Amino acid sequence: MIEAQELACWRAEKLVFNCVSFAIEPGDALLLTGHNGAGKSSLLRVLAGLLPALSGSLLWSGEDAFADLSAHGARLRYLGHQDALKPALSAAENLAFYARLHGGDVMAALEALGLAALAELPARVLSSGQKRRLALARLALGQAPLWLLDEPSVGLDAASVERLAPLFDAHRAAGGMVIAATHLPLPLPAARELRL
Ligand SMILES: Nc1ncnc2c1ncn2[C@@H]1O[C@H](COP(=O)(O)OP(=O)(O)OP(=O)(O)O)[C@@H](O)[C@H]1O
Repeated sequence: MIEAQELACWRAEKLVFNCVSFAIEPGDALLLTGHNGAGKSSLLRVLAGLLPALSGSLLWSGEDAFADLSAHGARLRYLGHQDALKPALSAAENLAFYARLHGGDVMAALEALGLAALAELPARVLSSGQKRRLALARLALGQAPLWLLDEPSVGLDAASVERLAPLFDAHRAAGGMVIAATHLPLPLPAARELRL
C-alpha cells in the first residue's frame, strides 16, 4: 500500500499544494485532476522522488518511500509530459534501451500499442500520437508496481486511448497501481479522483 501524508510542494516561491493525503492499494487507480498549474505534474514528480516535498511523507508498505531513492525508482514507471525518445533511434531501438533497464519483450510491447509495423522507423518521423504510444509502450515492458502517468492520453485518438484499457487492466489485475494526472477520461474503471 502507498500512503501520502500531508504532502506540500513549494515551487517558484509559491506553495503549489498543501496537505495532500491519500492511500492506494494494489489494483487501485487514482486520477489527479485540477486546473492548469494546480500542481498535478509537481505531485507526480514528488511521488516519483524527482522533486523533494516541502513537507509530508510518502509511505510504501508503512516505510518511508524516499529513504532509498534508487529502490523507490525501481518500483515505479514515470511517464512525464515529454516522450523521452531518441529521434535517431528506431521505435524498436528506443524500447530496447528501456528493456535493457527493466526487462521485457520489445516486439510484444510494440504490438500492445499497435506499433509493430513501425518498429524500424526512426522515432523522429513518427507522428505525435505515435510518439506518445511509443512512450506508453515502455509500460508494457518489465513489471513495476506503481505507474505514475502525466497526461498519458494527450495526442491519442479514441482507438489508441481504448488500446490502453487492456494494458491498465492487466497491470491492475496483477496488483499494480496507477496514479495519472489527466484532463481527459482514461479507461481506468472505478478510479478514484483527487482534485488539486
Ligand atoms: N520547473 C519549475 N520551476 C518553477 N516553477 C514550476 C516549475 N514547474 C512547474 N512550476 C510551477 O508549479 C505550478 C504547478 O505546475 P504543474 O506543472 O505541477 O501544474 P499542473 O497541474 O500539472 O498543470 P497543467 O494542467 O497545466 O499540466 C505552476 O504554477 C508552475 O508554474
